[in-house]
Amino acid sequence: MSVAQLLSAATKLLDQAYVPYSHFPVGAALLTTDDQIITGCNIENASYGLTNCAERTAIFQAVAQGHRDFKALLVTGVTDEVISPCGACRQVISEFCTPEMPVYLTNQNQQVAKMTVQELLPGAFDAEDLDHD
Ligand SMILES: O=c1ccn([C@H]2C[C@H](O)[C@@H](CO)O2)c(=O)[nH]1
Ligand SMILES: [Zn+2]
Repeated sequence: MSVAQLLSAATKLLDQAYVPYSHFPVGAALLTTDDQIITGCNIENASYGLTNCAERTAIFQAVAQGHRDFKALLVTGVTDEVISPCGACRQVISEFCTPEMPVYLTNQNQQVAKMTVQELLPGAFDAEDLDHD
């Protein structure tokens, strides 16, 4: 499975994005460890803060389908520079993906930046931080 295939899958999701407020479509493609691609788009809401980003849509869709193990995520937008996941998505990515997993930040001009989950959110709050006593 190549980055080009993930980019192609995420690009298709730009057409599904529900973006009546921002007119800023985003697509994401998540690769499971058994080589399935699960995609997502951003889904906005008149109550703006309820918007779900493409990255979280892809992760939630994958989890709802029974997937828990992932090996890559790609996000794309119609942007001059590669798109950068918001803080909420970085936290959700950290919940389900290993610190070393690659995340490809791309745009529709064939630009690709490779980062890791750990680089996107160093010091993420995780299950161990819930320990007390
Ligand atoms: O990485 C990103 C950045 C932004 N958005 C969405 C949220 C909102 O619908 C629109 C503008 O912020 O783009 C994503 O889906 N992913
Ligand atoms: Zn986000």
